[in-house]
Amino acid sequence: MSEFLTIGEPVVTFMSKDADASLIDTINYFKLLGGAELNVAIGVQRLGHTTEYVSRLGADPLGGYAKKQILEHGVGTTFVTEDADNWTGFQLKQMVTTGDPQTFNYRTGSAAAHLSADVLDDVKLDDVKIAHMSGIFPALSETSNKAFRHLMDRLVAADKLITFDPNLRPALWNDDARMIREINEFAKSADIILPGSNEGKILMGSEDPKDIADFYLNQSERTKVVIVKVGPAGAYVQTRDAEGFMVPGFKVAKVVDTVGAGDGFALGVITALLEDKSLRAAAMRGNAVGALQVQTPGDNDGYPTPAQLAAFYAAEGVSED
Ligand SMILES: Nc1ncnc2c1ncn2[C@@H]1O[C@H](COP(=O)(O)OP(=O)(O)O)[C@@H](O)[C@H]1O
Ligand SMILES: O=C(O)C(=O)C[C@H](O)[C@H](O)COP(=O)(O)O
Repeated sequence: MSEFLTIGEPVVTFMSKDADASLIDTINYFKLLGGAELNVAIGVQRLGHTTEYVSRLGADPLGGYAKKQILEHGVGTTFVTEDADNWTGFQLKQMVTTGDPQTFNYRTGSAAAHLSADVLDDVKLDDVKIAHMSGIFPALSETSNKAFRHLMDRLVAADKLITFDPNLRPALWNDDARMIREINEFAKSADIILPGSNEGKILMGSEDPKDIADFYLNQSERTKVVIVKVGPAGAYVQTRDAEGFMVPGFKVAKVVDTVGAGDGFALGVITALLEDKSLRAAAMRGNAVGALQVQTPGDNDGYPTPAQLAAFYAAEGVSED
């Protein structure tokens, strides 16, 4: 078993080749593989740690593509099962020259939405040091919602370190009030919460990183750290017993695509903690991976190897500790 565990849906992404064209008019697409939790697993593996990914794929060409890619990235597939009756989810994504791209999901009733709680009892947790949970998987279906809760309960019972990214996807939840209620409830089981400041506005009514951190630290004894992502400005780190602090982001020459930056941030934090680095160093690595990712078109192609991360730090004239 591996140091890192996550559960989620791989999302085959068709990204428009025509910058700023509407998805209605685009006819040429790149085919990429994304999926928030898989992005994190790919990046954790690329930085030299062992990973295991729990998921379910359709027995279709997109499922075959996803499986091939996951194997090529070296992410553990012991718990990636095949579903003969349901297809693999996919997404259309714009290419934009400014701002966030529009995405359109075709994943209702997907294979991953049929991943049920019973298969999770086979997942061995003994060697897991960090489990990463995101708010996307429980939004897929009632079945995935139950499965997510079951894994979360097992992780809490085994006293594993849990990171949680709210990853708000209102289009998947179809019910904003339920999304807010459940995401904040899931956050109570997490040791480390990684919201974006824009998500704070929806989840607890403020974009102020300190308000967001206070909200999550106050709602659960278990939560020890909140790191709020504030886009290009970087991240704000707060623990229960010390003053919060900002860790500034890195300036990039050109933003190509912002998707995958939040997952990049998460994997930077997670790998630094697996290597016993400080919270400041972890947030700095999160910022570095986020900055590298926004400069590439795919959802996880900017995530660095250890050598690429070292080269980035050297070029920036900084070091982690
Ligand atoms: N334009 C950018 N330039 C440099 N770094 C960025 C940029 N956008 C995002 N990042 C980095 O990626 C991290 C996550 O991005 P953000 O957009 O805040 O997350 P999310 O996608 O979850 O909303 C940020 O905290 C920052 O470190
Ligand atoms: O939208 C979904 O459901 C996906 O899983 C596809 C993407 O790969 C992630 O959304 C990227 O997430 P960010 O790193 O927060 O930009």
